[in-house]
Amino acid sequence: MGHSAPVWDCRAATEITQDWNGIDQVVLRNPKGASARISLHGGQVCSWRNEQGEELLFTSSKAIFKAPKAMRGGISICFPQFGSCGSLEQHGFVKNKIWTIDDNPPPMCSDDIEGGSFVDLLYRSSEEDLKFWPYSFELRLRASLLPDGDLVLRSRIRNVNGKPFGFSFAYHTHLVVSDISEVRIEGLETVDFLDNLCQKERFTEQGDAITFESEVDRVYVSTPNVIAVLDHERKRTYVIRKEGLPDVVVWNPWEKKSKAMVDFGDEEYKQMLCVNGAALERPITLRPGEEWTGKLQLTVVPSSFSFDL
Ligand SMILES: O=P(O)(O)OC[C@H]1O[C@H](O)[C@H](O)[C@@H](O)[C@@H]1O
Repeated sequence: MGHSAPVWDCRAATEITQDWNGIDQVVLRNPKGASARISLHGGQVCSWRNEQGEELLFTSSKAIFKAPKAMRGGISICFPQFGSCGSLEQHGFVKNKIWTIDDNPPPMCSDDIEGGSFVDLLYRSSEEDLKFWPYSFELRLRASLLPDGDLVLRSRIRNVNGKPFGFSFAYHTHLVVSDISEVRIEGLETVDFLDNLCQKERFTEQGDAITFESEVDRVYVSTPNVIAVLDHERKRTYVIRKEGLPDVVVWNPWEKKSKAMVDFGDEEYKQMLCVNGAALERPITLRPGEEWTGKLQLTVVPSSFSFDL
């Protein structure tokens, strides 16, 4: 009798659990023990762990896990607005809505299929939404955990409306860092940024790398598609790869702002860094029937690993 190699069953590697509000969460696992957890509340990625079980995404210890508010942490989907640049609620409304699992998503082209275990989520604009944002859309998210532990998020937004609409989009990504003072971001050198702390004034990044010694809230525009966040103390690097997302928001609230945030511990700014792949400076316009795709891939490598930015 021949021996067959064990086959990893991607379907069996996907489990549905519930959070303490009774909202479904999808848990993805890979053969080496890495995992990711995605909530139907906003399509938010609540957890991403490596094969040693270490959490790679920050969640505030004071996060409010109460519907309808998205919790502070993980990766939330900001659409059709990021921040307060528009008439809608901060970061748009889909992060506060209940999405569904999409068992039969429209096919992706073969180049867009990463493999691994994945889930497809869907949010369709509701009658209620149309009252304050009068455009019908379908927002799909495929969250994949690859065999090597990478997390890939691919969003597709389709205009199912009779008229064009414009939007901004961001993956609001909270990374866990050992100590923000020991962290540097590479890949944004010489890139222009809009400084949210100076009325969005435009500057050009002058340093070899971005380091942190006070509050930072910037939108780097038209950036390269690969950026690295180096955590010296923990001797590891997050590599952020993106497609369809020209801009990057870098945010750390530092001490004073942290104290003013009710759902954030006073000292937690030391362990958190937001680096958000985004489309902000030039909003995306979709005509009826058109679709936009944005992709984010997160990898963690040891600091000694060399890669090209
Ligand atoms: O407090 P939130 O609404 O979650 O926003 C948190 C932060 O998000 C982004 O990074 C913005 O650039 C910041 O200006 C904002 O303070």
